[in-house]
Amino acid sequence: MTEAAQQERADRVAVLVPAAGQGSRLGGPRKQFRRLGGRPLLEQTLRAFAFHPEVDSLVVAVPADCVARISDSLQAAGLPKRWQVVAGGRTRQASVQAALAVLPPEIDLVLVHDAVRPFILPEQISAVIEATRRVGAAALAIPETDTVRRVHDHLLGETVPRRGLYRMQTPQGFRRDWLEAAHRQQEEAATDDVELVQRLGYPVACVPGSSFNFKITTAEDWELAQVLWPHWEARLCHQSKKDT
Ligand SMILES: Nc1ccn([C@@H]2O[C@H](COP(=O)(O)OP(=O)(O)OP(=O)(O)O)[C@@H](O)[C@H]2O)c(=O)n1
Ligand SMILES: C[C@](O)(CO)[C@H](O)COP(=O)(O)O
Repeated sequence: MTEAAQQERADRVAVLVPAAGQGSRLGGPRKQFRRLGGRPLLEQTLRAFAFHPEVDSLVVAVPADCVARISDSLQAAGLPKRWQVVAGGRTRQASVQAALAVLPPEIDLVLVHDAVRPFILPEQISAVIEATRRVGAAALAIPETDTVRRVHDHLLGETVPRRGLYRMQTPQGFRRDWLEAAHRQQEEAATDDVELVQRLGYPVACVPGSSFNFKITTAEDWELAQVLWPHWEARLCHQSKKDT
């Protein structure tokens, strides 16, 4: 984006990164602080957003006992945007809410992105921002490609028709006032922010995601991430050379 276009842009974008989970399905040390390609996973994910020209600031929610340490390490990392670190909550939803509570006043659009999805491309971030500006809310998703079936007592049960089924990813983008209103109504927990916003009746645009943008959840995901990272860095490097 040119400097002139940036100045013309009326709205300011912040990214909230929930990073306060325990990583219990993966086990071992908390996954968001393990090293991937020479840096902590959290930092790799933050860099994708911090170096994006349309992102103005970042808020990261980490476990309460890590706030000071992570603040120091992000300071040392020299991220080029304004950032804040806050204590997260017991659930992902509570962590997003904690980050939302300290959002700078000038912010109009908010992206929420899992700390454990490092394979995110700049053009996907741009696409979510663009659709959020247009519709008010938007999220990456990919169509389900496997046959989906319920399992009862270790036996395969009924097939769930997969036509029209999509797997939700992040970033998920929202007008700030929609996301704040959604987090004020707290009756039932939700596994993502889209669901909270949909409960208020707001539309959410579907933006094509990618299989690369998987959430590192299990030991297999971690192994896959280690294998993929060198290829990913080379791809980003090649792309940025082409763009300059
Ligand atoms: N109380 C929580 C729980 C999760 N997260 C964050 O939400 C994202 C997606 O969560 P998930 O992959 O489920 O991470 P964990 O909760 O750490 O994993 P697990 O459920 O296996 O413990 C992660 O970046 C995680 O750190 C968070 O900020 N606060
Ligand atoms: C937000 C999310 O990544 C969209 O797929 C997902 O719902 C997070 O789920 P988790 O159980 O907190 O990992």
